[in-house]
Amino acid sequence: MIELMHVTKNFSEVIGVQDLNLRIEQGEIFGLVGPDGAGKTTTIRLMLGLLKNFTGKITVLGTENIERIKGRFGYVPQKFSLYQDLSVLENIELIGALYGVKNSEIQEKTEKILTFTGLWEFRHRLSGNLSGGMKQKLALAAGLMHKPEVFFLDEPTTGVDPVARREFWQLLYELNKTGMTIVVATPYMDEAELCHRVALMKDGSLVSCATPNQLIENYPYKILSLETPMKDERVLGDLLKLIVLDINSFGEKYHLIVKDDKVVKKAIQDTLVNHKIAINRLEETTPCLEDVFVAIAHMGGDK
Ligand SMILES: Nc1ncnc2c1ncn2[C@@H]1O[C@H](COP(=O)(O)OP(=O)(O)OP(=O)(O)O)[C@@H](O)[C@H]1O
Repeated sequence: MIELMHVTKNFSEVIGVQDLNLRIEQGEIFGLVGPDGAGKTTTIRLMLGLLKNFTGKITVLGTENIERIKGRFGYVPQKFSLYQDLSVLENIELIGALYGVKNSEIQEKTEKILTFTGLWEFRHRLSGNLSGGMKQKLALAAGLMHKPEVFFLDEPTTGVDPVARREFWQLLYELNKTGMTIVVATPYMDEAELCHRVALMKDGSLVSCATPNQLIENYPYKILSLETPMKDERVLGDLLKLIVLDINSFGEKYHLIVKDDKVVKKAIQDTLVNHKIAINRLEETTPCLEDVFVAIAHMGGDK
């Protein structure tokens, strides 16, 4: 459905993406995951045919002539790009007209899509007055007016609260059930876990591409989950000097990344006891995608 072969795109001296090889299958929810500057937006814009002067080959829906098939895409860009001084309804009707939806169909389609996205009751509100989550739903609604086969979404939930994010993903799942292929860029690991497959990107390169479960299974280290009220950075430093490869902290919870959990566990216990630090919990736990990503980002990964 979408294939990138050895694609490199530079912006003057800056690398956008480098020697990127990707294959996205029809019907997938495919995640482009990585920190700011990883190359996610560049990848999406290349697939949309919006960037020229790249090397390599890009095929979308069976053609390299992406210009010709643009009408089969939906796109939610990173920045809200609809008219803030038009109402929800006016924006959607305008988009419908721009996409050439027949006048006789616009009304029915608008109602259906705004109902689907939960925006019907807000249809008379100015778009500029919507909450962040509603704005993103409106951008999604706009992208649906011409029934796309592939929907590209660039960090669609950035800055949106957790409940609205969950609702937004529910909509993506509903759309995917109808057979729509979804390509979504996200910096959030919890969203990456919702994708069928993810491409982990860093500095313009693909670091790993697999299902979330495969990425977790291939994780080469052990994780010890430590729960402690300690706040002392020096203790963390001592742990790191010991045998711990890295520490991811989640409030009072720490994920200690180690090579061998049994030997290390004892050494960690001893260190904390020496520092008179309480241990509420210290046991092996399965890594989450965030651990995988941090390992890849900090330790060179499994290139
Ligand atoms: N039009 C441009 N001109 C110059 N440099 C660019 C341009 N677009 C992207 N870049 C650079 O290319 C690299 C990849 O950027 P890109 O926007 O694709 O990353 P990203 O993963 O989407 O990050 P973000 O979440 O910050 O958008 C960055 O170093 C960025 O500064």
